[in-house]
Amino acid sequence: MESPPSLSLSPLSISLSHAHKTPSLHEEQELLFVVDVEDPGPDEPQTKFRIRDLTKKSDAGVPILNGINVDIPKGVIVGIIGPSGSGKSTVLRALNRLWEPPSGTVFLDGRDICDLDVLSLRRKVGMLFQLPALFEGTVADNIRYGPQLRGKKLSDEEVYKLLRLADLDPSFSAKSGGELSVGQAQRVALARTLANKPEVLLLDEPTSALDPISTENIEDVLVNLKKKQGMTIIIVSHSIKQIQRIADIVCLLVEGEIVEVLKPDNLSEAKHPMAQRFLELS
Ligand SMILES: Nc1ncnc2c1ncn2[C@@H]1O[C@H](COP(=O)(O)OP(=O)(O)OP(=O)(O)O)[C@@H](O)[C@H]1O
Repeated sequence: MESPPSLSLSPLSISLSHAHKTPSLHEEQELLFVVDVEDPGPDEPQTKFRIRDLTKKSDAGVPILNGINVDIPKGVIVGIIGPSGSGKSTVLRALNRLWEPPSGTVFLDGRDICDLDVLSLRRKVGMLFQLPALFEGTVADNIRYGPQLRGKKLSDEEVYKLLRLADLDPSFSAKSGGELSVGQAQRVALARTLANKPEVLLLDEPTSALDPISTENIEDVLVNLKKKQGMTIIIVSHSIKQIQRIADIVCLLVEGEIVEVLKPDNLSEAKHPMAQRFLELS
């Protein structure tokens, strides 16, 4: 088996050192919450996800993923790009067990995700989709929902902090979902996901329905989550420009295979012919 693409890049050490050091009082005010990640220690690998031989076929036997092998480091933004139907969403959905791999393994912090309780996995690995689906009730009700399932009631102040983290004014907490624009609702969905203190965010085209200003707001929030919280973020996007703006690493998927792993400034170095063509036309 070929060794998987290595994704060790310098931004990793920068964001990790920020995420794991003890914050000063000033930084504590800046860090609206601290992600419950175990300090990896000097000898621990800094890999968040290790994906090995991940394959999937449709019910009719058509290959969807043809053996995905990749290591995703902690505390970076990874962009997944590729032609329509190449399997981007399918890879993303494997990482919090929205489907179970018939063959292949996904390790999170060294543990097979199939050995983890699925609800705690999904708390650690939050996901946002293209269109936000808010529950009935107020924005605050939405944000409180996840912690409430575990018997924790968030205070008003905690709700406000999460709203600020998602770049929304605290006054939004009393609004109902129907009063919000899609961009605002997407940020509420993000705050709701963050209420579970995830270590990883999976984002499936989270800004494709948003205007450029809302898109920029979400991108800023994501970059801050990486820098200030040390969060690992994996984003599928059809916008190469977006990926170049925010990602540290780009995985290029073609026909169910990762054919290139590149830094965002080096996409022109892609060698795979279909990857080159895709990038030329994008
Ligand atoms: N449950 C399923 N059953 C059958 N085929 C599926 C299933 N899920 C996905 N597929 C097929 O797998 C392929 C990959 O789908 P996927 O949504 O992962 O691609 P994608 O790269 O995210 O596409 P897009 O950019 O258009 O969103 C597509 O051909 C799709 O039709």
